[in-house]
Amino acid sequence: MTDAVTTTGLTKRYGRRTALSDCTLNIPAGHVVGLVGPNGAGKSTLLQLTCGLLAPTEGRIEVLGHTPHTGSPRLGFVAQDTPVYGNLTVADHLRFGAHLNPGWDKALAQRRIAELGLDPSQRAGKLSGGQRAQLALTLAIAKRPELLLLDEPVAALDPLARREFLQGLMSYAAENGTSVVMSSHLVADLERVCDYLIVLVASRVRVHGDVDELLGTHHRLTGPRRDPDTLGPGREVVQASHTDVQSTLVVRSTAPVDDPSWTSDRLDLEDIVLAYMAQAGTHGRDRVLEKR
Ligand SMILES: Nc1ncnc2c1ncn2[C@@H]1O[C@H](COP(=O)(O)OP(=O)(O)OP(=O)(O)O)[C@@H](O)[C@H]1O
Repeated sequence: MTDAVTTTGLTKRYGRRTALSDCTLNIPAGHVVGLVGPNGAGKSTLLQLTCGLLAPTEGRIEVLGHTPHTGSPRLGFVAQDTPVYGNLTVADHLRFGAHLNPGWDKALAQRRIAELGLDPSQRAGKLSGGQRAQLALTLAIAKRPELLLLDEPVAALDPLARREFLQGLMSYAAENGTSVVMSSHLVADLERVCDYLIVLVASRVRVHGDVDELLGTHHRLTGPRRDPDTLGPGREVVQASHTDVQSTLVVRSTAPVDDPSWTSDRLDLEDIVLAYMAQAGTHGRDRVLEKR
């Protein structure tokens, strides 16, 4: 199966500011991918390169096997702040979508609007943040894209609206085999819906992979103080902290750590994300710590 997204040395600079640096990734199709990182990490830049809104400064990107271009019917993109046209009604948005997209699924769009309880004659500017997000998602999925790109789709939503939005998204993706890449600061949400994770910090990809694989290979080791380099090959120390007598390490390892002087604990996704962020010496972890 063609990868949803493949990048090689992908770099985007704005003048002297590097927004994305030497990003090499391949995201297999058919996944719901969480893209996480602190403010300014480069998440929106990566999503905009993926949908063809931005061109790379260096490197290559292929999306569904081709160079991405805006307006592709194979891609659905919902930008940050879920932009809708305030003066147009919900029904106007659907007509607009149908006009612009040859593969528009009118029945799907109408069914979703009805299920969401949105009034077709309501102006989009009068909708709540959650309703606007749902309208923007409806416009994106009624294109029937193979890949859906969502830039912080739930940022403005309350916990209940977030849950409904993410449940709707998950069922849609599962029923239609749609690949999804979704940026968010809310790791707890991502843990619930994503099966693939990309951690981006300070313009660089720090880790990416299948969520189950990441959960299975990362451990917190606690034991008598020692040099992390003594752990042996095949064990990458992601984060280390020490007191006078004790060391605590976050380690990525495919082999079990069988030294009985270490206590080994499993980590959740948020622990793993935070360890990579700490490794990168980043600030601005507060929003990633945000819980439901
Ligand atoms: N149009 C632009 N011109 C100049 N610099 C930009 C532009 N867009 C983004 N940047 C810079 O590129 C870097 C990455 O920005 P980006 O918006 O991709 O981050 P992000 O991870 O999406 O952040 P956030 O979580 O705050 O939305 C930041 O340093 C930002 O200031």
